[in-house]
Amino acid sequence: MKKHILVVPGDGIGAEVTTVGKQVLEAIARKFGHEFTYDEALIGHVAIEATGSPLPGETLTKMRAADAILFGAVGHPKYDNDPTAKVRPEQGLLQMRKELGLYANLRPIKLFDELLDASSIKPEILRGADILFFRELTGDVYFGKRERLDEGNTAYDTMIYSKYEVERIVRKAFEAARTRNKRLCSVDKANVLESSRLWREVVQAIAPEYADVEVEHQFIDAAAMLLIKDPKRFDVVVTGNLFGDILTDEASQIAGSMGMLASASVGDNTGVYEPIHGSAHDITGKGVANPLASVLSVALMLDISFGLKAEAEAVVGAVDAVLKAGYRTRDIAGPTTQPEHVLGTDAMGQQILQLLQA
Ligand SMILES: NC(=O)C1=CN([C@@H]2O[C@H](COP(=O)(O)OP(=O)(O)OC[C@H]3O[C@@H](n4cnc5c(N)ncnc54)[C@H](O)[C@@H]3O)[C@@H](O)[C@H]2O)C=CC1
Ligand SMILES: CC(C)CC(=O)C(=O)O
Ligand SMILES: [Mg+2]
Repeated sequence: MKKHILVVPGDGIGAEVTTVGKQVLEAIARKFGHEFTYDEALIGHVAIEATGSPLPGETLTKMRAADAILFGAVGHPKYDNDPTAKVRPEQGLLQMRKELGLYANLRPIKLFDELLDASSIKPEILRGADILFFRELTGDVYFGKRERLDEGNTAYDTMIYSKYEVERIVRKAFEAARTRNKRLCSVDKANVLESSRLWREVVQAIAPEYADVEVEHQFIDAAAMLLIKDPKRFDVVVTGNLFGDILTDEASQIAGSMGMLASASVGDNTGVYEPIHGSAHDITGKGVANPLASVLSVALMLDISFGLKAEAEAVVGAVDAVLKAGYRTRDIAGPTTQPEHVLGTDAMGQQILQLLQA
């Protein structure tokens, strides 16, 4: 199969982890006889430095021409610590999602059994946890009107959803629930927010079309608690942009680390495959970032954008085998990990590549 892949490393550890992700794509192409071509483009802080824009026109053009995009992360402390900055790396990410129509962000939360000791949650609560989040990605408070008033002393952001935006993500979640355990949990704050009341109304209106799927509604505050108390009660979860952003960072503790969670951002056209984590300034350049979220994002790309199931399984199998062999990056090392098995980013990548080359 011939495919053209755009690699967009972005900022911080984005470059470190997408380097490994691209090596995995190259190994899969060799192993299975595919012809993958690659290009690279700028986004975020590095793009602002080079062009003045967090999403240069050239990057967008290359994104539209690609069959799939491997994305790293954006963000830089310079902007995090300057609330008055007018141009910000994160604007590039949000604009990319809007421009490419990436309204559905799929975030699988799957615990590899070998990582039971990497989490501070009790193993009996964690074992068998397997959740698929559908986070809406092009609406909500991230895209609503925001403004400063009162000479800068008052500020507001608008949480806004239209019916069609809720319908399309909710339908995707119902379809996925049908292929899994036929359970869907919709998360909102309908006891307070009007946009959440619309959300719940839409879920209730669509539910009869999927009578084989059991639907429950949870408020965001209770859902955040239940996720840690009893993660196995969830199967497919659908929620808005802000609630999904926060709940899935929380859910990373079910999988062991932010460095383990991959995602697929899909919509009408191309797909963007990205770890859920950010640019992680605290560990940038130290060579310790966990590349497995990027590697597992490659597996999602192979499966969802290219329909290459066996290739995707080979990647997930390699991750599983490396963990079974006891290798860990620092963030997922547990009390039983042997010190010589704690690897840096590149060394962990090499372990995966060796298995894919075998
Ligand atoms: N998709 C994106 O590009 C995102 C960008 N950001 C941006 O990233 C910057 C840093 O934000 P934070 O709140 O610190 O979130 P973060 O996700 O970058 O890091 C949170 C914590 O998780 C750890 N971590 C993250 N990825 C890891 C990995 N692969 N291996 C090992 N440890 C890992 C970090 O070291 C840090 O302690 C900010 O500028 C923020 O705006 C934040 C989230 C997502
Ligand atoms: C800039 C943010 C919206 C990025 C983020 O936290 C995410 O997509 O998970
Ligand atoms: Mg986030």
